[in-house]
Amino acid sequence: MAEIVIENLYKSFDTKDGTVEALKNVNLSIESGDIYGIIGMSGAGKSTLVRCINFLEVPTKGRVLINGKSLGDYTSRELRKQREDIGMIFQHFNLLMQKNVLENVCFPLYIQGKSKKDAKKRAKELLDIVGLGDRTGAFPAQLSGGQKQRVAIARALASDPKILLCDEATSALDPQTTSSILALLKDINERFNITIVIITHQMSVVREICSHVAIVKGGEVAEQGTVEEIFTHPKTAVARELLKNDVGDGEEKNRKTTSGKELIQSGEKIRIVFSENSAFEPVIANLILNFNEPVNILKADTKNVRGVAKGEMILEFAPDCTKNKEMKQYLLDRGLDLEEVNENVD
Ligand SMILES: Nc1ncnc2c1ncn2[C@@H]1O[C@H](COP(=O)(O)OP(=O)(O)OP(=O)(O)O)[C@@H](O)[C@H]1O
Repeated sequence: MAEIVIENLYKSFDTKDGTVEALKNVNLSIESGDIYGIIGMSGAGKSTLVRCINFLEVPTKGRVLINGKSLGDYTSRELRKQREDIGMIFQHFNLLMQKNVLENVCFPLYIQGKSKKDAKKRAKELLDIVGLGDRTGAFPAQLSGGQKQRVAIARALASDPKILLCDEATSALDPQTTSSILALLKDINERFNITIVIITHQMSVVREICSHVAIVKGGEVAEQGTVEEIFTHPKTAVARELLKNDVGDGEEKNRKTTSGKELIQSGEKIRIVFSENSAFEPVIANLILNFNEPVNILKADTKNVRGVAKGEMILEFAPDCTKNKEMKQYLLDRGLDLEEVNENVD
């Protein structure tokens, strides 16, 4: 049984300009231990969806089940108890600015009824986990954005949650700090088996740590699946658009040259799709070395998804090449999908 199940979920808001349908018939299953990305453009409904997971927003219709129990069936007291299992972090950290780092993390522990001594001991442990054990006396204003988010993560872990919801938690951070926070989230996921749901508008965040992803558009789930599936075979225009906006970092991307284009004219063209286990071994370089035939890379859009090459590349064989068949077999043997390309490639 999935840990989080969202069933036929609708959420609408009544405003003075009419009703806004923020979510329409959303269905999702999130397994325990997943790092699940929910991605979409601004206004797609991501924040509303994540706030429905802990009933900060009560759905208009449909159900949210945590470990098989519907949150709608809980009394408000039971719901408060259930929420202790669900931590949350936000884009703007939401720290208490007048309190130091240690007191920020102690705060939820006091609410749980812990003594001052026990709360401080636990808060120190949590700050060690997020790498801020030496900054307990600092105030939020004295910390960088990444450090503030680490405090927020320590505070969210104070109730020993089983689920951590992250609403654009890295959107205010530079790319390097984003990577370090994502690495921390992955570490927490693995060490404590905490299921993580990440709301983001950046495909790079999904690519870096998520196992599964749902793409939300206009309040509906346009597409969902494993990150590998979506990167390899995006089915919808919105998925392709989000992937296009993700700046690839694959080594292959840098190998696209116009000089190569001039070198070979109008040979057979094939599209190769990196999926499954095509690691970042230099497949194309090895192909050329093996067959001693030039190959033109007309287009490359590969990305490193958790160490595995994903995406596609369009190759052109030399017009006088006689080894096309064997070369294609070589690529197939390395787990790549091949398709013929008949159209022009820009
Ligand atoms: N409390 C509210 N009252 C009225 N409309 C709302 C409310 N909360 C969200 N909405 C509307 O619901 C839709 C979805 O908003 P939501 O914040 O969930 O999107 P989002 O994908 O998280 O966007 P962003 O990335 O810009 O935060 C939007 O049209 C928004 O204006």
